[in-house]
Amino acid sequence: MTSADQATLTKRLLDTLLEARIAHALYTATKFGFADLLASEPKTSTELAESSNTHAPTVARLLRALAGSGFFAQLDDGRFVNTPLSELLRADGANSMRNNVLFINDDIMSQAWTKLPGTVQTGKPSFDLHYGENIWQYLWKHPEAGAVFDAGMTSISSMYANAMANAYDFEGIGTICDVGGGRGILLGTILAKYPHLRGILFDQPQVVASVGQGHDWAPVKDRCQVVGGSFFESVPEADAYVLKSVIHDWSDEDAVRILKTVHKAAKPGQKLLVFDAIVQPGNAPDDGKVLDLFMLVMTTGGRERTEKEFATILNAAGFDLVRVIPTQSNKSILESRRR
Ligand SMILES: C[S@@+](CC[C@H](N)C(=O)[O-])C[C@H]1O[C@@H](n2cnc3c(N)ncnc32)[C@H](O)[C@@H]1O
Repeated sequence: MTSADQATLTKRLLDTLLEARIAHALYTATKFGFADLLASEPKTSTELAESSNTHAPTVARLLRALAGSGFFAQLDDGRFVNTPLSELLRADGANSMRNNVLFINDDIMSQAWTKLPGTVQTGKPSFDLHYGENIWQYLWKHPEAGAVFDAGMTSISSMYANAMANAYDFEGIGTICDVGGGRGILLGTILAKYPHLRGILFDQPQVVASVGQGHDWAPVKDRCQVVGGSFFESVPEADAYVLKSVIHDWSDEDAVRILKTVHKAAKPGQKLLVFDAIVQPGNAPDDGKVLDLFMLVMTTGGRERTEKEFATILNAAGFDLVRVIPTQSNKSILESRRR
């Protein structure tokens, strides 16, 4: 290897380490709402600090570092402005990713990631190692953390909802139940595209209590029933079922339990659509493999799966995988039918 090759590799490694710190700086800038404060005009770090109860010289250093990655920019006179990237951090901006950034890097999630070495040693989930209980128990007991999670999921899913609604033809379906549907972003997007369709949003009672927050629910509200409960016990009857980013939260055993509950409510021949990442073979960059680490850290036994692994758990619960439909996102639609 030449010394130039060696230098390139070393830089690549250092860049990866620095990116992780930039992600933390991004979280911090988002937490203090700097993108919102810069929505209408450029501001000095002193003005930003006064409005956010922060330390002006440190704000300047934080935003200067982020500007190097395209978030915010510093003008020649020293004031800061938004860039198209930092606009995404605004609470009120179109396609706001604010809640996504706050969710992925917040203290609760970050603490769990510190236990990844323990997870690699023992196979036990990092979240459980750190908090002594699983994520769903924790979020239930800490409603503020639950609200950050639900808002974060809504924000993440807003990136995918259109891609998914566009990738599948819901025309022949009368009523669709979104099982573990969070605050309803995906179901709302599908119902908005298909005016004939009726929906049932099903999730835990404390989650469906804030249905519609963070997205445009009003236009579809009258066509959707909202039901609270546990998908380990029962789910409502519908003509077809959707499970988005749910199966990946659970071990094979628990995933089969959830799918069996759906099987019990469904009739033979009815459709079940699972929206999840599919882990690809080979060494090419694969969001699914990185999301799989999130599942390892956050969930008790959750994992991203290959198509074959999905076919196996679907089959064990009484569903036949019919086809896999790619979407313009890192999730695919696995269409299956109840036997
Ligand atoms: C990763 S989130 C996905 C939310 C939504 N489908 C989306 O993609 O935006 C998983 C969802 O499963 C729900 N969930 C967890 N345990 C549940 C249970 N026992 N019964 C019903 N829903 C549950 C959570 O409340 C959460 O909304």
